[in-house]
Amino acid sequence: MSFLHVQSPEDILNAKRLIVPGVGAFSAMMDVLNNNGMAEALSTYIEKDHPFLGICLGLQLVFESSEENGPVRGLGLIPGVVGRFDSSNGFRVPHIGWNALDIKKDSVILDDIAHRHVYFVHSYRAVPIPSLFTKYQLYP
Ligand SMILES: NC(=O)CC[C@H](N)C(=O)O
Repeated sequence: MSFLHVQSPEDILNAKRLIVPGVGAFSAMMDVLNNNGMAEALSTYIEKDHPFLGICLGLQLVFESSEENGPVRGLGLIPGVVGRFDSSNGFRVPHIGWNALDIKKDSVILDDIAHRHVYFVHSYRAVPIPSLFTKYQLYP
């Protein structure tokens, strides 16, 4: 399997599968994606039901908005917002380090990591409104 680092909206539209990784700030990411036409290309690509794997910030972007330096509008493909973790309960924010997953729904992409810990670096998380979406699946 060969991988291409996308450079243009056309690369996104021509992709057979797309992985959008994380790390970064939501508003800076959306500025770049809106200015270079990639936001529109991503929406078109995802709405055609092409395979899409968003990791952290790469997943956050499909929601309506993020509270990070905002509110800032996302692609709005999945109802819900990206909100900051509540630190008042004693949890440290940002959440940095290895932690277990609480898998709500089995998926082949999680088969190899289901019982291992994975590494997190984030202060925000997507809060979907499940009753309002049926089309896309979120994991875990
Ligand atoms: N790892 C990331 O992609 C972090 C995204 C975002 N800045 C957050 O803190 O949630």
